[in-house]
Amino acid sequence: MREDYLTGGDDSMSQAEKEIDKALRPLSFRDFTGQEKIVENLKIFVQAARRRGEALDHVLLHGPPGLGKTTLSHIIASELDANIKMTSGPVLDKPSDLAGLLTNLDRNDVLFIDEIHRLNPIVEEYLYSAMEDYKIDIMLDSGPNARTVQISLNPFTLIGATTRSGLLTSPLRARFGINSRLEYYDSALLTSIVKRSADILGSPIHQDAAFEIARRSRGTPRIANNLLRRTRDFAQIKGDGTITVDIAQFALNALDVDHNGLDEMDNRILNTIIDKFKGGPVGLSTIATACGEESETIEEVYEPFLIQEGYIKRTARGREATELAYIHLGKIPPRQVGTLFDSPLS
Ligand SMILES: Nc1ncnc2c1ncn2[C@@H]1O[C@H](COP(=O)(O)OP(=O)(O)OP(=O)(O)O)[C@@H](O)[C@H]1O
Ligand SMILES: [Mg+2]
Repeated sequence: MREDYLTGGDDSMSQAEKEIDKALRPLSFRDFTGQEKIVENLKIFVQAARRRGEALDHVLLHGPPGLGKTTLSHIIASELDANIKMTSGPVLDKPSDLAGLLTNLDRNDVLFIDEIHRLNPIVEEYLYSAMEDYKIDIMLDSGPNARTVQISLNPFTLIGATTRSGLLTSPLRARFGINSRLEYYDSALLTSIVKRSADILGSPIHQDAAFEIARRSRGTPRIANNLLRRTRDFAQIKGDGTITVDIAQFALNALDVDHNGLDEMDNRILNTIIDKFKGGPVGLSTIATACGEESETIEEVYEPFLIQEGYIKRTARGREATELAYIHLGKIPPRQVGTLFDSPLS
C-alpha cells in the first residue's frame, strides 16, 4: 500500500512522538480492538468488493476525536490492497484541487477526506458526480474560449471522516453507501489497547495499572495511549520502569486527570454550569466564553463524553448539570438543597 499525505500533519507533535504514534497505530482489522460490529461489517464489504474486483462503496466514519477514524481508513485501504491518498476538507479550496487528486487515483484506490464537514460547498458539489458516476467536468481554457469537458475517473472509494456528522449536507451523506458511527470504548477494551501499546513500547505494565489508565481515558484510545506514554515517563524517573498501579495513580493525578477520568477542562465546564449559571440551562456559547474555550471544541470534544457519562443534559433551552455532576464535584444537588430545608415538621 502506498500512502500519500497531502495534509500538513499534526505540527503540535515532535518527530519522536509522531514515530511513537505511528508504531502504536493498528495496521489490520486483526489489530484493531473494539467497534466490533463496524469492523465485522467492513470485513465483509471489503472481501466482497475484492472478490468482484470493484471499488468498495464510499464510507463515512463519524464520531468523537481519537476513536480510530483515521486508523480504520488506513486499515480499509490496506485490506483492499489499495493506495490511499489523504487530504482534508479545509485544504480543498477549489474544485481544481479536488480534480487534481481524483484524476491521479488508480483503479479502486482510496481517497480519504478528513473533516469532510468542512468542505467548501462548491468543492462538495463537484464531488457528487465523482462519487456517483466516477465522472467530473474539467474547465479548459478561460475567457471566451472556456469550455468544460467531462472526463471519466478510475473507480475509487471515498472515505470521509468527521467529528460532526450533523453538519453534513443530506446530499453528501446520501452518497455514502456505508455509514458508521464509532462509539466510545469501554474500560475492558481500553485496557487491552493500553497493554498492547505498552508491549510495543517495551514497558512492563501491571494489569491493574493498565486498567487504571484505561478507566480514566474518557473512553478514547488516543487519550489512553497519551496517558500511557506520560505514565511511562513517571515510571522511568520515579520507579524502576515498571508501570504499577501506584505509579499510574500518581501520574494521572499529576496530569490533572481526576478519579473518574475527567480532565481539567471537563471539570471547568461542570463547575461553570453549576457555579456561574445555577446548574443551567445555559447556552453553549455562554459556557464556552466563561471557560475560555471555543464552542466548537466543547461541542465536539468535551460535551459528547460528559453527556454519555451522565454529567450534563442537553435540553431545548441549553445545557444542564445533572445530579451526578454535583456529586462528582462534592456539591449538593439543588433538589437535595430543597429537601434539607423542607423540614417534615413545618
Ligand atoms: N481500536 C483501536 N485499537 C488500538 N488503537 C487505536 C484504536 N483506535 C484508535 N487507536 C489509537 O488511537 C490513536 C487515534 O486514533 P485516530 O487518529 O484513528 O482517531 P480519529 O478518530 O481519526 O481522531 P480525529 O477525529 O482526531 O482525527 C491512533 O494513533 C491509534 O494508535
Ligand atoms: Mg483522524
